[in-house]
Amino acid sequence: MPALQYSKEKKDKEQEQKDKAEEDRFVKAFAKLPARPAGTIRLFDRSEFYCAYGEDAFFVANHHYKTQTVLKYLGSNEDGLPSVTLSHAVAQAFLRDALTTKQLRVEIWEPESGGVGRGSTKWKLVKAASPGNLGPVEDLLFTYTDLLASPVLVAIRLQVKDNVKTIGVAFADTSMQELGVSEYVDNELFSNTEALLIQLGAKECLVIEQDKAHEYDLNKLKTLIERCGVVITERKKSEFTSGSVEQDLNRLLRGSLQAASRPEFDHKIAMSAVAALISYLALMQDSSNFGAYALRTHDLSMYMRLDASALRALNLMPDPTGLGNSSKTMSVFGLLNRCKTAQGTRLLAMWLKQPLVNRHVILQRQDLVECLVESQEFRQAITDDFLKSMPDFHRISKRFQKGAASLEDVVRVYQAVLLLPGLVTVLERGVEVEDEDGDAEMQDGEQVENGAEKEESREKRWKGLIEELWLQHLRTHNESLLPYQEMVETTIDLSELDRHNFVIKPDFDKSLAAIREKLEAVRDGLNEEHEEVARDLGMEPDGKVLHFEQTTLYGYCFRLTRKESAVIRNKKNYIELKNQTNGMYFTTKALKQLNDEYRDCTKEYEKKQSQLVKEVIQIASSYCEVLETLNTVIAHIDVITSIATSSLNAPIPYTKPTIFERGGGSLKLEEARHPCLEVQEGIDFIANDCHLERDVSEFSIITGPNAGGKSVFIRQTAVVALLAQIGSFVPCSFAEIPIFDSILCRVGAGDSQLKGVSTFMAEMLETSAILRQATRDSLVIIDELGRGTSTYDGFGLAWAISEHLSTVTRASVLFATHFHELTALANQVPHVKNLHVVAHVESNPDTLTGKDITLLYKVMPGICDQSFGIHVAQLANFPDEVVKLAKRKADDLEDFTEKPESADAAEPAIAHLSPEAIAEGTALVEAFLETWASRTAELPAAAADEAPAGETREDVELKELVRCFEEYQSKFEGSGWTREVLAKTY
Ligand SMILES: Nc1ncnc2c1ncn2[C@@H]1O[C@H](COP(=O)(O)OP(=O)(O)OP(=O)(O)O)[C@@H](O)[C@H]1O
Repeated sequence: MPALQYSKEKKDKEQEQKDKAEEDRFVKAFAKLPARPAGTIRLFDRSEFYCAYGEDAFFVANHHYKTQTVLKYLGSNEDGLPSVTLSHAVAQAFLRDALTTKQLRVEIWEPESGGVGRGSTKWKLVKAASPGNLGPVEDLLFTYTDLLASPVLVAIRLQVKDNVKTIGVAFADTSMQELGVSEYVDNELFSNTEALLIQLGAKECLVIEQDKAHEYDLNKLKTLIERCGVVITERKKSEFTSGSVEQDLNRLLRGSLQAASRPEFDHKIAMSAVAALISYLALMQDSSNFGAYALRTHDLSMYMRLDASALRALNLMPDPTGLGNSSKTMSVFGLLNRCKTAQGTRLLAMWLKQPLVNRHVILQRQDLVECLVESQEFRQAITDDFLKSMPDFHRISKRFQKGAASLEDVVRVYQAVLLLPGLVTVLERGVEVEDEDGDAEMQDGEQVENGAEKEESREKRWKGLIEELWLQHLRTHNESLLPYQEMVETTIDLSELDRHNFVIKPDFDKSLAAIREKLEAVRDGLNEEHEEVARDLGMEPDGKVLHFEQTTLYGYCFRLTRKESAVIRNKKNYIELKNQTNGMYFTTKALKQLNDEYRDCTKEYEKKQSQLVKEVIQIASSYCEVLETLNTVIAHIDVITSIATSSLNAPIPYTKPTIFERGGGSLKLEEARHPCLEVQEGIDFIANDCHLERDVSEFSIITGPNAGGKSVFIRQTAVVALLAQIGSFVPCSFAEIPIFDSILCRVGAGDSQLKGVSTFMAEMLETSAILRQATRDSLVIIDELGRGTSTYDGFGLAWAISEHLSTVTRASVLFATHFHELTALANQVPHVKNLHVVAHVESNPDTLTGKDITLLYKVMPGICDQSFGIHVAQLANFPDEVVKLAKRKADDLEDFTEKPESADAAEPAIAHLSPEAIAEGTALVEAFLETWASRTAELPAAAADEAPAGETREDVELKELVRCFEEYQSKFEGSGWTREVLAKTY
């Protein structure tokens, strides 16, 4: 082996060993780091890039790179530490997604000594952020990226006195600089808190723990928060004692009103939650927050209430895990979101979670949507000429306040301000255009037709609304921003914008102009030297052979290709700098001198300029308040335009629903569609009517074959109602809708998020929550209730609930079920009606089941009394043996089961109990099961070994169950859940 090669190999080997030793050191240090809190992703900043290790490395590989080939294994151990690297851009995108979509916490660690070596052993946590607290990473992750979802953090305090549970809630949206409070009494299922978390769109919830006495309630509350998909952060009350909330608020809040004199201060429990929130978000540590926050009270009753189950069943928001169908159109939000601005996108998400109950405001939104639907030109002008160019004023103004803005931000606002007069003109003209083009033009002396009159009043309404909600504000803002416009024009060199240079005008400041003059003289000198050298070398100064360049290392210098570089050899006045593949870099004494001068001058210029930039930004920040309100108007226009565009772009355009006064009218939809399903590829959607008429058919039971379209039908009705209450048009040919105070859902046993309880239990809990909350003005959607348990128990539950809802609550209900016996309720209660989804059945002796079945997805009145499950299994290509077996079993069952003769005969054990007794009983069963679970968990692992011969662990656990039951028996009987009832139900 040649000596040279040998020494290279040796060197490589040594290097490899060194690397491995460094890795080993790191692996050891990594193992000693404190454990990661649950749901946290930890990245390590290695200056040039970021790294994730261990489980985090797998997570990044699987979720971001979607392959494990990116993984490397560190250290000399066989099963090394998995590691993955992320470039700065990739890490930022990953962290943004982790925080805002995947609902994870993130941590960024740095080497303590500032070293970056692979073997760094001391690391420190430099940034930690969570979905509701983006503050620490906001500048790193969101400076140049739109923040499309509001990071809402909620802090909750629970007070229990005389068995009354009072909840004090504080919430903050740091991106909007808004604080809020709410205080209310809640039931044991914490239904109000559930509705509140959904209305606020909470991302993270700070649960403040206090005395042990209420641990049971607090645990229940935590389960509920989890069910709403909100990240929980637990803190002890003792962590938040320092400081006075009043003093803090005096500093944080806008306006001169003393915090203590605000009505929010009356909510004492909520105020202590505010204190915790301020401390957790470290709001007092950033002076740019002072005087920047607003405080409001959130009134739950101002909006329709939605439960967590409704949020999922209606596919309101995109799937946060990104695991399900990620198609944009699979969520109502994705479907409606044609917003052009980030502020519009955020507002749309809020509207969807806060459907209105105030008819006046619903009609206002509807009218505006209608106005935009009617004129394509108007809509397009607003979207293309204005909305597309509107920046996120709110985020920029926040950067102004922080002093973190750049001249580019100042210019972006300026460019948008320039557009305002145009927007005002378009909005003023928009409705006039309709006057000219419309058929409704009125002429003097002519008899005006009824339709024309209506048309005129409609346009008058539009005009009035555009004036009141948009134009008035825009004109005022336009005026207030005129001085801003002037300020920018006098200070910023707008002629440089084409080159994407954001600089201060040199003649704006005398000393800046002087430096600029000097700089230009140096530039002239540089050009002269270029020409001089070209002359000396006998070349053209056109840059073709002799390149005159500016490099980071040498500043201005010349470059000749290698071939040409011979001309400067042995010439004393040329100084060689670097010889590389793309040529020879060289300079001259004079150029060196000029280069130094140029560098000094530029530095001086930049220094002077940066002072002026600071001043400009400071002036710009005095416009923050105007920018904030302008932001609100632009977001409003954007959302209305977005809804109008989506309404029109649907396969069949949506229609304007008639909305009744609160408490009046019935739901009547004709040719209703599911907005998300009808746009999916390969679906030929069948529209259906739905009439939930008061006192006639307000409670509808839907039966029919599996996969026959029952769920879609009931869910689409709820989606239509929700769309109507946010002011949108709806996917129907005709729609009359009452104002619902809530949409409550109980759907599919499979989607229950309740942990540690049986499916039956989960159903009981969710359903008792519905029974408690529903009013006459609620829309209740129940699907597949009782599936998680035996047929008998499930039916019992379904019957009891239906009876209660239809006779006591009198809510509008759609109940999809497989229990045919439930249809008997229509014989007892006049306003209960049966519907069924139609399937076409034809006999076909060639098939295993002897029948051919075609699902028609059409909803018709009456009962469907055939079970099609097996046929559907066949349609879904189940193996022949399975279909045959199923058929045989079903036939056996048919012979065996006697159909109930009357509804009474079918009544289950708990049907006669009141909803309160059902709720009490279910709570008891839950407590009983919990006790049993905790006792069995405490049983020694080797219980089976210690158990008497022949007894398995299961036997031991069962014995424990009987013991627990005996303890609970008297309580059960007190609540009406006799042994007989329990035995029948479980
Ligand atoms: N109106 C419709 N038009 C076209 N296709 C439909 C319609 N309704 C439902 N479908 C299709 O049928 C599928 C099953 O519908 P759905 O889940 O509503 O059935 P289901 O009766 O609730 O079934 P199961 O009883 O098994 O829960 C849907 O995913 C959709 O593809």
